Amino acid sequence: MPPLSDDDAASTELLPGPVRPATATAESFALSVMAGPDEGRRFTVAPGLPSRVLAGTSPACDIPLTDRLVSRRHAAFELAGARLRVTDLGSTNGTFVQGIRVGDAYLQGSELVRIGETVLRVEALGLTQAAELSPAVQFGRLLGASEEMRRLYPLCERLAASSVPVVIEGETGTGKEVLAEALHEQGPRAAGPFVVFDCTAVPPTLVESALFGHERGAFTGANETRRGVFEEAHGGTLLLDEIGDLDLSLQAKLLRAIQRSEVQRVGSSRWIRVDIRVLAATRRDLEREIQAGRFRDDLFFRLAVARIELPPLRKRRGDVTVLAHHFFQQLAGRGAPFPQGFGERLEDYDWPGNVRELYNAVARRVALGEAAPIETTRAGLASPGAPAPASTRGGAEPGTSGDIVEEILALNLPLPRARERIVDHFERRYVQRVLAQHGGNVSNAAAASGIARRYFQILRARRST
Ligand SMILES: Nc1ncnc2c1ncn2[C@@H]1O[C@H](COP(=O)(O)OP(=O)(O)OP(=O)(O)O)[C@@H](O)[C@H]1O
Repeated sequence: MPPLSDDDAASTELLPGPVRPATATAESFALSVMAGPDEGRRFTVAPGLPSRVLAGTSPACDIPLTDRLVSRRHAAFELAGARLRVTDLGSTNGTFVQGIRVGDAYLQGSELVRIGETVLRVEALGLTQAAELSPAVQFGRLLGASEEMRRLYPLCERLAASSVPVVIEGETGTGKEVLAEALHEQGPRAAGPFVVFDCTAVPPTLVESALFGHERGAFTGANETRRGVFEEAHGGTLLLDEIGDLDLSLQAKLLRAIQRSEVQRVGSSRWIRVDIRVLAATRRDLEREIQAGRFRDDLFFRLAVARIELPPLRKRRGDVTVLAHHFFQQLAGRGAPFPQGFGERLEDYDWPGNVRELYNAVARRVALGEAAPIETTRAGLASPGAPAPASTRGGAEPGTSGDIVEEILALNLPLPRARERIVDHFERRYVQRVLAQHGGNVSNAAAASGIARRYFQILRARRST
């Protein structure tokens, strides 16, 4: 999509409904160590950031433990409505709730959680004042009037003013890049360059030279000296997108470059000084990547001085309508009447592809008018004015229908639309199968499919709709 202009993003008059007052309350919990080497210590999980509180033996954990049977990053605790969610982070010795080993579990208070020899008693503390809630409905070009987003804005403002590295986490299409750009533009480096490097976009063998540059003749094909993205971002901000996909061997070099604020071009022994702010974005859970040995924890500490987790669109109450209005005005022209009932239909969908998918849905509506299909709940695909087929987007699931081709033919769609549905259906089946064959490993599945991981992820996101 075209980038949003400040002018567009600032169109708050388009936002339907009043903005709620800047206060909110939420449940908080205490975790008291009842047994183990840290007995007697007590920690609180209260509303606010970070959204996840980690327990483990790494000094970087919010609940640092000295129990040798506890993994470096053992378990995460996060507030989930009125409950506390505990998630095992792939620990060696497991996480137990009331004696039962769990992958993740929702707690209400009064439970005992055991990790290693450490026993934590969970206690609900009742409602407390939640994190500061901004009255703003956007941060730079990042739009959102939901409580979930407005809770982030004060932190974003503080981080924009500083130069600390930030890790931005969130599902695909949640706006990680938009946020990174906003942090740059609202900060003291705004006059400098904003450079985005996507760690999945170049073959692993070329990543080092893309990051740090190379000298002429450094390798076959290096016909001229080139600067890397570190040098290009000098005086500004470098966003390392999909950092979780960076090869382990390069992570050490990246860490060194960030620590020293110097880079060495491939084929050169000279160090070049760079003055950059580093931001990193990831769709992956870096804690799990560290636990699995795929991501260096020293690099993580260096990058995650601050962390912002962008919530998925399905958790941002009211934002679908807000964003849909914004995109509609942007695409159809200011003053174009927003179609009746369109917002409600859009709200009734999970948006696995998040804001990017919503934008596409609005763009289809603007281009095709009433004839545009829109996403609905998982129960089925509704096309305004047309009967819905018996299954999800792209056609029926195997086993729930007869011949998919016959079913789509029966809809009497124009050829391009019918073809699109068949292809959608096929791609979903294909992705399911290849993922299963590779034990859910997306990188391997993408490689086996002969397509870029990024594209595979897009197909995968569609698969779950
Ligand atoms: N809050 C938002 N306000 C306005 N536009 C948004 C917002 N979030 C996302 N977008 C738009 O949605 C699209 C996807 O955003 P972006 O590329 O920042 O997502 P991402 O999280 O970095 O995705 P990926 O992980 O796939 O790279 C962009 O076109 C962006 O302009």
